Amino acid sequence: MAATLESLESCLERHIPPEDLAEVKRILYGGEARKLNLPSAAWSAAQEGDFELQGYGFEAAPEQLRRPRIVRVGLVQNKIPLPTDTPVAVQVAALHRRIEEIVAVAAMCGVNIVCFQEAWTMPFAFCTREKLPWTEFAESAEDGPTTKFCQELAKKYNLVVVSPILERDEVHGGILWNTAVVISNSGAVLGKSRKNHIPRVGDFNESTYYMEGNTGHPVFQTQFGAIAVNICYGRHHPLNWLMFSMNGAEIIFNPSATIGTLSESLWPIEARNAAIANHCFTCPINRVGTEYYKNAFTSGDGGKAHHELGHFYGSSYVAAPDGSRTPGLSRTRDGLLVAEMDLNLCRQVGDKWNFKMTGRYDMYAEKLAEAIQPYFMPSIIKE
Ligand SMILES: NC(=O)NCCC(=O)O
Repeated sequence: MAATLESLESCLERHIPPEDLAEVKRILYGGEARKLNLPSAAWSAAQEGDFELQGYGFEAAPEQLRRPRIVRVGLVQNKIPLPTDTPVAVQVAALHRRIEEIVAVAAMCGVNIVCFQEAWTMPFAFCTREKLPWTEFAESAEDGPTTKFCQELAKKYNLVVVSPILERDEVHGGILWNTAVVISNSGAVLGKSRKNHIPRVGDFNESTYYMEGNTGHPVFQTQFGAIAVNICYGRHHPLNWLMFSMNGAEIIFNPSATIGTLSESLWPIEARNAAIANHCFTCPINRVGTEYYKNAFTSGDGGKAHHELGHFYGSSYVAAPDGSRTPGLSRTRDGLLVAEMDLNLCRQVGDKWNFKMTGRYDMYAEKLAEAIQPYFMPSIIKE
């Protein structure tokens, strides 16, 4: 919960005796991740820009018939650079500048696909339940200023951009959605994926603003692999991950906004488990810092009104289908995590563990179809 612990990994490095550390990492993380050799210009730019840079690689076995399919992803986590009562356009512009700076470093590191945190162009103001000014951050997914900004980045650096924003859908009465826009490295908008599961927990009052998404589980075939986006709270729903995987996702990004008191002990488990269960790579990303609001709001729990939601603990990481994972980024600092992966690992692990083959989906499809009926009777055997 406290914002003072830099990261779990730095704590382990400090306190586990060196002779035990490798074994501890094998048990906790599936081994010591290979460190990437990133260009020195990238390290100095990150230092100058005051953000953390980490790079790790995952291995796959060589195959006879398929060439390795190496791809580098970049996960970006950041604080909001300006106070929440700064004019909307100024806040958005400052976030664009910050991301531009970090993406430039991602490009130096050879990143092919970059993903930002949930609702990255704004404070995570849904805790307030106020409409203005927060709804003013919403933009068109197809041709809003943020999508145009990301198209420029995509073309300039030849990378795919996953841009999670608050979407205003003008075609359907100007309603709002929580949406990830996927922009191809050609600069074209490939499509969008809307958040399927909306939290109703603690101060995450998001259903005040938008409904459950209606885009299903789209997978985007990019030049660098088949990718999908499972937005934040969808992380807690194994079937949501499963459906992206059913549609062929090899990498599932999970742009998030979540706080220590609520979810920090779940964070290392859920996306990693999804990578294992679905034979794919998963990339959970969380924002950083504590965001203050001028008007106090309550949590509906009898407690005092307050001005902040809690500490967003960062800790973005990448998990592989074999269950191994990278260390997390910092709990307190902006950061860029670069992960190199050979997508051949997805099928190799699938062939080893056979979860798709042994999944018995027909049985579950039939039973779930029964269980959602209003007069369903649970099958309980009693004495
Ligand atoms: N943004 C969001 O869905 N947060 C909900 C909290 C959580 O899933 O940990």
